[in-house]
Amino acid sequence: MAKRNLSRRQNWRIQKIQDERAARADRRAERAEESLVGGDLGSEQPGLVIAHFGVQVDVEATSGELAGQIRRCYRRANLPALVTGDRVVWRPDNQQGGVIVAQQERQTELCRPDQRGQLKPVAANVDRLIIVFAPLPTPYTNLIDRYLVAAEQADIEPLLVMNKSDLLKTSPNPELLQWLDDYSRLGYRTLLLSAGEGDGLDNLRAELKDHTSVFVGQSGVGKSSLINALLPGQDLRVGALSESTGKGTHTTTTAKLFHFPAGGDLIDSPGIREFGLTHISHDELLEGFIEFRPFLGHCRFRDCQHLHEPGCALLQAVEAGDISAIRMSSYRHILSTLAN
Ligand SMILES: Nc1nc2c(ncn2[C@@H]2O[C@H](COP(=O)(O)OP(=O)(O)OP(=O)(O)O)[C@@H](O)[C@H]2O)c(=O)[nH]1
Ligand SMILES: [Zn+2]
Repeated sequence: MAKRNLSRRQNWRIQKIQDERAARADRRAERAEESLVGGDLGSEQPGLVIAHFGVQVDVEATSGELAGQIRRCYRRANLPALVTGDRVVWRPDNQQGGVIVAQQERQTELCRPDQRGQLKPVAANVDRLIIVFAPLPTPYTNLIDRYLVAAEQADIEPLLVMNKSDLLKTSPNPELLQWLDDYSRLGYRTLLLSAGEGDGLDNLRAELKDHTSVFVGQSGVGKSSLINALLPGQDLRVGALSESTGKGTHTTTTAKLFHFPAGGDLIDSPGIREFGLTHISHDELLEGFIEFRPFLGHCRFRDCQHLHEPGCALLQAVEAGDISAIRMSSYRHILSTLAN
């Protein structure tokens, strides 16, 4: 009890500090705008948030004579917090900065729990989740399915990329290829390629074009290698950017947006690479297994848990071969790990 009170008090204090910091930022944005009245602020124009530093964001001008320029901007007091990938309307000032005056509606949101366990958006308008895996380290079906459920929940189209195809030349693995094929028969896009040897990278470039993507996957599968191959010469040391506040400097990890030379954008940060299942309900989990959808609502019992109940439409579909036993057991495993 005492412990809980303490942590509630701590949470309250953290929240208070954050609120005060946001209020200070709002005042600064207002002052920036006020001190520039009388035409010193340029005209309203569209922009894209490409990095986020607490109270300020870097905005890239997306059209007009400033197109391609990056400006560090404050946001107007009435605007909600912005994240990398947000599309905004902003006005340049005469000192290489600017003020954001409006936020465009988000198409998608990638969310993660913050230190207090509350879901917070970390990137906006991502429309491709690149799920990377490889023959080595050995993939866990379960992990891929978790990513797929998360993608379905966030309404972001997933792409399954099996990297290190070169390893299959020396140690063939028909089972793994069959597995990839099973996913593509479910309707998912899949690619087999090698970041190391450059095989199949053009297919990936074509998939990334016209999309805003994030890369996820377990450690060692080759996400950095792939990103480096696609973004030659970019400094990908994201995170650990310092932000100056009234009380000295504190470090934040920020997501950054990069443009692929062949088209399309990447949003990347260590936190985003860890994107996964957060708080989802039993129903959302079921919906996340796309081949289950036609059978949902057809069980004999309304509250069927699809474990061993008679008249379960999902179990019958497994029997009939319409749902694979592997995906069914993967669903059960994920269900057992969901917080109630
Ligand atoms: N054989 C082979 N090795 C590869 C390939 N791509 C990456 N690797 C190797 O796999 C290892 C891990 O690659 P990384 O790019 O660091 O993997 P990552 O997914 O970014 O790992 P984390 O940073 O830990 O998340 C490195 O030793 C790479 O050289 C490939 O196509 N073929
Ligand atoms: Zn059932």
